[in-house]
Amino acid sequence: MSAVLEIEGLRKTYRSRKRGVRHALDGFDMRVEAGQVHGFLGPNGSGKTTTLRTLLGLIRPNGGRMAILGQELPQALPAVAGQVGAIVESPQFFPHFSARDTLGLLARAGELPQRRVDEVLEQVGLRDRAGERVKTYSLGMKQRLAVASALLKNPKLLILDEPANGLDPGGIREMRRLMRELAESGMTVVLSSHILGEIQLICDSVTIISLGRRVAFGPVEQVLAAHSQGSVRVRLEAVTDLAPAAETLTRSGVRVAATEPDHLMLSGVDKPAVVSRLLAEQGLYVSELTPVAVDLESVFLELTATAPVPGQNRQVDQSAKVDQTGTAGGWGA
Ligand SMILES: Nc1ncnc2c1ncn2[C@@H]1O[C@H](COP(=O)(O)OP(=O)(O)OP(=O)(O)O)[C@@H](O)[C@H]1O
Repeated sequence: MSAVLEIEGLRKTYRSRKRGVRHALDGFDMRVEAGQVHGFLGPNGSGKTTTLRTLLGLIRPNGGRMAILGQELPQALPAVAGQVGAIVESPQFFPHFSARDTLGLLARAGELPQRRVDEVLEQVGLRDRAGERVKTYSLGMKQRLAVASALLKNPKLLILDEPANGLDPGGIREMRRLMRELAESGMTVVLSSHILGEIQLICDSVTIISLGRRVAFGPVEQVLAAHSQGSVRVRLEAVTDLAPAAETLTRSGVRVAATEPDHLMLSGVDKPAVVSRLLAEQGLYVSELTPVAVDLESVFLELTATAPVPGQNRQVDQSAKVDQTGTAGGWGA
């Protein structure tokens, strides 16, 4: 498979007198193969927008390399720009224009055939409201218009930041169908989203970023399989024993991936019997110990160390540094 998008060792450092030096991207890698729907995931402040803005030539990186369709950026940006459609920050539209006028204007500016306007209106489901003014549109309808504007030039690579934002469940399902259709027609789609269940349903592959570094990548099933191994759910006879149990296990080197109200999720457990022994030694008795298949949300929370902890309000950018051993480099590819 050929890569449509390649990023290697990308670095971006912000410096300010007040906040000092901040490594928004700290040697970040990403690779997206042709014809894939690829999920780009990371917690708030992890570097997603910085990556996408750097790719589009809006931010100058401090190091690393990037290529789109085999052409090195930023030098080749003018040559590849016509083949990349992107919505990275919510675009502003003239409120008194209709969707059809807006897209017509964009098509003329981009020297694209006017027939594309009706084609993309149909694709994003705005056909019947295309003549109404944008200011009368809901958030979800504006989101559809944004996607339509990115589709106008029939790009080879489509980059969408939070495309499901503001969409109702039906709209999310339609967006999912549209992404699949686009990929089937040969387009490569990169989606950043916080709706992890959606990403798991739509995407062929994912990249997870945390603190400016890639912490996982590869086909969705492979990322899930790598993390399902050794994932165990533990219930205790008394719910009040969960917190001391989490503490005991962590002290003994067992990874507690999440503390839920009525159970613990552990990862990397080779011998479940060790868990019950460790707990019993402390007078904590297990009522259930079950191997489980994890979902993308659990993997995300574990790798980015952003799972909620009872009694704590986790602060943005202060997530624990992710253990790089065994995770850096990722799986699959
Ligand atoms: N212009 C800037 N000056 C200083 N720091 C910045 C600037 N832009 C971004 N940052 C910092 O870089 C880090 C990465 O930000 P970025 O916007 O790329 O995150 P993100 O993953 O897109 O987050 P979100 O999911 O909240 O949109 C954050 O710590 C942010 O505060």
